[in-house]
Amino acid sequence: MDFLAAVKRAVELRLATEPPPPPRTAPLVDFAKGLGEFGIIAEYKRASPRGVVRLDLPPWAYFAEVYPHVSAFSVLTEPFWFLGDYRFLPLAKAFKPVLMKDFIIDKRQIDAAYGYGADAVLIIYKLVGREKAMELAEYAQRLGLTPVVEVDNVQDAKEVATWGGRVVLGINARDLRTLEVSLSRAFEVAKALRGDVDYIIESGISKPEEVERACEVYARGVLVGTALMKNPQLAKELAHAAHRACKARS
Ligand SMILES: O=P(O)(O)OC[C@@H](O)[C@@H](O)c1c[nH]c2ccccc12
Repeated sequence: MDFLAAVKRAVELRLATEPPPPPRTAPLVDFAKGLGEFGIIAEYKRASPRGVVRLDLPPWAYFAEVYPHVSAFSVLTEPFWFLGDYRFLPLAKAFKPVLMKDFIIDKRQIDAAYGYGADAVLIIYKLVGREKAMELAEYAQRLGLTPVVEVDNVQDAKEVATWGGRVVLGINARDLRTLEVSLSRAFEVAKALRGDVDYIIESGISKPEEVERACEVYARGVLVGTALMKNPQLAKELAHAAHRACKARS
């Protein structure tokens, strides 16, 4: 069974046992607007299917150290492969707008994102397919959340780009089936969109020049997980690179 099929089955079992989310108390912000001209999105990711990323960095320590240099946080809530937790969402939200990263197949997970205070939710096109992705994206927008619809190829990106609304595309440099990373492929997908819609580049980013390249292909931001988990101080350097490169583009 491939990873996406395994995680989909795991989510179905999770949903059967998860308690209902708390009523929302956090203010709701426009996630895309919060990125500004170009934003760094720092991800709190303790593990992945490839293994442990970092377990000795509490979420509040990460968010407190990184928030001055980033526009938003992405928080993994998938509890098995990523050691995520819904309870990390309000901790991130105390500092910046928050994207909930999970394998969303059901509206109840979007209700959970809303209740725990997220401003955006990840919808993985390859996991749920076109119809379900559109249905989940519309539901998220009805709650005032921004759907970040994740694609990893030009064909799917061009399809999602026709949807309109407050959709942000997440161009993933990591193929979630093989887990291999290709930033050059992600930049090719971005170039095919030419800045006509809002998109961010995700995965495999660790260097200032990769942030500068994302600016050059008219992304609204980059999402960085592993590199910032291992070295939160990198956030300042990436933010400076973004400011330099994106100032040049406007
Ligand atoms: O750790 P990286 O290479 O910086 O990648 C971060 C993020 O893009 C990655 O965790 C991710 C992208 N799409 C996802 C979907 C589900 C879980 C995780 C992800």
